[in-house]
Amino acid sequence: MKNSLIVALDFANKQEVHQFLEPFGNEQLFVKVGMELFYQEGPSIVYELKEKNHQVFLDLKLHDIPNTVGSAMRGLAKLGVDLVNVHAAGGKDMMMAALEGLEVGTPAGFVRPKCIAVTQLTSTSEEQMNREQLINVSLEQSVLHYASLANSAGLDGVVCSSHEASIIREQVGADFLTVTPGIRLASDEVQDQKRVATPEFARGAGVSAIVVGRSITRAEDSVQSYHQYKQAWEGVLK
Ligand SMILES: O=c1ccn([C@@H]2O[C@H](COP(=O)(O)O)[C@@H](O)[C@H]2O)c(=O)[nH]1
Repeated sequence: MKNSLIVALDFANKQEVHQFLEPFGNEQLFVKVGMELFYQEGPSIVYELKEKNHQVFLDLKLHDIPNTVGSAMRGLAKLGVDLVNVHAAGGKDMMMAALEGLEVGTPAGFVRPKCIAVTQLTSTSEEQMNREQLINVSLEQSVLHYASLANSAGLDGVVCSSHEASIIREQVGADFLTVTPGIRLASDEVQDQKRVATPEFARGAGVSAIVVGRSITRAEDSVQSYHQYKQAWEGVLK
């Protein structure tokens, strides 16, 4: 999980996924299945990806009452995914229920999927958070608060932007995962993201895993773009 580059498979159906993955040949990727794809294809797309030995982050961002989230997680644990998530705004009881559901649902002999909580979406700015959510602290404080709450619920980490990763590592712990979308090369379009960073910045901040979507999946040459991101992400290690 640590040092991974996760590719967001934000596609409308399986056929588009196959078309995207075909040029990668036998290369094993860490991929993210989000709402767009899962709501169309359901568990079968996860089984297919796992069959091809890809690691899978099932990004459904669960946010409901504890009983509902716990029961849903019990089912998701059976899919054999590596990583799932919830919204930290659902509260500590909900996050604890999510974890318990995963523990109960994971088949004997299998590893429980890691569970992380979304803090503030990377498409949210501080001004927007203050105005729309009526959270009148800095964005960093809000993210750190949610990270501490997720940690106290026993979760494995959070989704945040690369800009909050180092303070989370310092204050919550170095083993607590920070998974960061909003990753762009300096030359890329930012699109709807607000808190963006380059792969090099993410690595310098001690991020555990970066998530890259459209810059790779919509590139003219996706394999080349993937390797460009991977090199930028891993290059700083050398
Ligand atoms: O705070 C969040 C949480 C999840 N995401 C997801 O990550 C990818 C990012 O895709 P890009 O095309 O690289 O912007 C996408 O699937 C989001 O649903 C996020 O961006 N921010």
